[in-house]
Amino acid sequence: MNTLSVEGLSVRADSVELVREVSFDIAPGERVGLIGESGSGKSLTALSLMGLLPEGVRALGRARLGDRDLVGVPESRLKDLRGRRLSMVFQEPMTALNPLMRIGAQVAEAMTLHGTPRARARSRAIDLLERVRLPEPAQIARAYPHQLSGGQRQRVMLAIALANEPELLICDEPTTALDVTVQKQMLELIAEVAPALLFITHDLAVVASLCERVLVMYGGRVVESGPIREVFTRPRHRYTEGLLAASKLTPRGTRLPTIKGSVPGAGQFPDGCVFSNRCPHTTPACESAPALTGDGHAHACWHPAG
Ligand SMILES: Nc1ncnc2c1ncn2[C@@H]1O[C@H](COP(=O)(O)OP(=O)(O)OP(=O)(O)O)[C@@H](O)[C@H]1O
Repeated sequence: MNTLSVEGLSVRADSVELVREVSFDIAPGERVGLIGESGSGKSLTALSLMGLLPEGVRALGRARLGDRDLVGVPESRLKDLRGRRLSMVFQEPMTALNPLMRIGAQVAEAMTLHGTPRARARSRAIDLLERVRLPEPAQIARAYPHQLSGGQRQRVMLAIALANEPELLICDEPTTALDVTVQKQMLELIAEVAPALLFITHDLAVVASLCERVLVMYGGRVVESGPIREVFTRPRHRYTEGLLAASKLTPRGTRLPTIKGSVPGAGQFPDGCVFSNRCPHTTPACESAPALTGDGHAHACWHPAG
């Protein structure tokens, strides 16, 4: 087992910096939450570790799992690491599963791709379905994705992610689409099986129950990090305070709102303005945003509240 070490990771699309100088470590066995409002760069951070960034978006900086580089290496090398040394579970299993292929064959394929002989992969697939607590695993193995419930499909994705016994599991809101009871069972399972975990969510309660440490992202940066108890009881960043306040008011799973306040490097917001990184740049206030942030970074901008 190896430590994931991320140092000065940035993600760019053309000249726009979407993730800026993110650094963190995850030791073997550690469970780390990554929270932040929509658009703050959580998914791009995860995808850059997996080498799965969309076309036209590239990662810079350093990320290593043990002695293996994850950023700036050829796709052929990443293909070998992905699904073997590190795996990812996404929010929507239906888009990740092949609708025309039986479940058992899909779990087995994750292993044959990395060199496991077919017969062994087939029998291990049943063991894995059992490990993620699917009832009647042999029957599930013969089913097609549409014959399973959302919660069952997400367990299949977890089985696929675990198939080659990775050192790190990355989960990007894997339970958001599930109902509360199913969500709870899935989280317990993830906590039990993850060798080391980076867990992306909007839900502070989930982070608090699952993780030992948390990273808070805002406007593409990690603005705060530390042990859960420390960050949640003594938040140092204004945005984290906002997240905590919002979590008491908003129902589970809802998107966290933008907050009034300041953004690192940009000083205080003008009165009556909020910060948003999904702003369409239609108001006069927004047009002056690059000047306000002082670095020509038009991705994040101000706009009048309301
Ligand atoms: N292919 C792309 N090209 C340009 N910009 C992109 C691309 N993909 C994402 N972005 C932008 O990068 C920013 C960060 O996106 P990311 O998906 O990492 O956010 P997130 O924190 O995961 O949000 P959510 O919680 O909604 O999934 C967003 O402003 C998004 O619009």
